Amino acid sequence: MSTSQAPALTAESAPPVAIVCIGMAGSGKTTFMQRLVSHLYTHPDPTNDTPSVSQTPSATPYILNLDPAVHHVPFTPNIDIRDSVNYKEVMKQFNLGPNGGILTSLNLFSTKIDQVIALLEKRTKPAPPAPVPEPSTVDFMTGKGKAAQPAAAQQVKHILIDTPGQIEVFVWSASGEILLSSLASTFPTVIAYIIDTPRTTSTSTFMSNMLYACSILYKTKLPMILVFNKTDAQDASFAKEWMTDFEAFQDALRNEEEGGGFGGEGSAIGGGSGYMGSLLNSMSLVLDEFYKHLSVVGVSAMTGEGMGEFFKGVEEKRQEFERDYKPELERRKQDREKDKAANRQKELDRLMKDMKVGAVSKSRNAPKKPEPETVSEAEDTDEEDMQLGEEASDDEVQDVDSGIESRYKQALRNSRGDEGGPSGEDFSFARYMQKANLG
Ligand SMILES: Nc1nc2c(ncn2[C@@H]2O[C@H](COP(=O)(O)OP(=O)(O)OP(=O)(O)O)[C@@H](O)[C@H]2O)c(=O)[nH]1
Repeated sequence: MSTSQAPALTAESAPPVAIVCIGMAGSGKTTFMQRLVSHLYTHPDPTNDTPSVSQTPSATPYILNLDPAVHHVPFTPNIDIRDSVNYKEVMKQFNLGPNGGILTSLNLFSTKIDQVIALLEKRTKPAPPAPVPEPSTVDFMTGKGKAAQPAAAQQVKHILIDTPGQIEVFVWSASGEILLSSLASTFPTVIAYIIDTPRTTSTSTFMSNMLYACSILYKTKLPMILVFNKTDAQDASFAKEWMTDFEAFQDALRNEEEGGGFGGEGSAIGGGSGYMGSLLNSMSLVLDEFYKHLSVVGVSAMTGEGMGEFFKGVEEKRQEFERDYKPELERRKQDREKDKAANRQKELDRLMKDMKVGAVSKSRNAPKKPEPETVSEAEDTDEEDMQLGEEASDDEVQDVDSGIESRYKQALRNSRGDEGGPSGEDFSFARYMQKANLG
């Protein structure tokens, strides 16, 4: 093997990057996903817009669909939430509306996240070196035996994830957090926030979208690319300019104010209000810092324009993830472990205190001591109490033990739901898990 191939091998062994597509309903997530898939199949170097002549992809993407309510996906997902959870059945069984149905389906799916991650790890492992062609040992009479080894599978370099259009259901739910954090603790993960450019041309809709993106960035704590989609219908240069030049945004604001066009397409909300203008002005100043953390690209999922630039952004964010986010994730993980240990210690301390209380309560029958009048008297009294605890007789210790035992029994009853246990919702969830054989 020539030395010039060595760096390529290092790149081959790099873990795949997970691209999570998030965006409002109708922003073009599914069309964008479809474009990502076709771009990766036709471009050995996805950062280059020139398609391959040989039509041989350098790597095939691994696709996850996390939208349980989607009717039709124009690509074939490798893992589809709809295969594990029947959204309509969930709605019926739990008597839920569409958003509740999506949320519960995501909850059910997130209980299986460990299996999903294990499968992803298995499927995205670097491809083994090309095998030495083996002769076929199949018995052609019986059809049994070992067939000749096929060529090594293409290595997966991208994991593409489609999410429901109900952003808040995904981003702000516990299951969304579980799914994203499990993914990010295994693979470099990048959020692609898809924006409907033709619907973002007014300063107020633009600002609403930016605030939404900002909240997602701070909630997920993952690197983000702003994808201004549908550039075939509306060029995205105005948005890029507003994000880099504060005065350009102010000019647009002034123009809208003078023309009475606040509130976006056909909206009468806030038209010409001075309060709106000054709010948007201040917001754009506040968001200046947020803009610095983003990559911004204009694409057309319909025509494929801008996809090379998008993948350059992905590479940039992947490196940022490794450099800035991964250490932070590791730190948070360690903190959680520390918290767990500290909580265990707290529990132990509480248990010890409980034992002491039990012993002291036993000694309540002893003659009552006079109330301490000075601090030193109080300290002396505490010491005496502690000694009393230490010197508890066998009978007293037995009493303490039975106190703890009864507390354990009480806690066990609670956890079984005999008394003040989980809510009816928890029960129906557990019942559903049993019925659907998911538990
Ligand atoms: N002109 C144009 N239309 C687009 C583009 N991308 C998507 N669309 C259209 O936008 C509409 C919504 O696209 P979808 O891909 O279904 O959007 P989505 O975000 O997945 O929608 P939900 O599944 O409801 O969340 C469809 O009519 C698409 O044809 C684009 O790049 N250019």
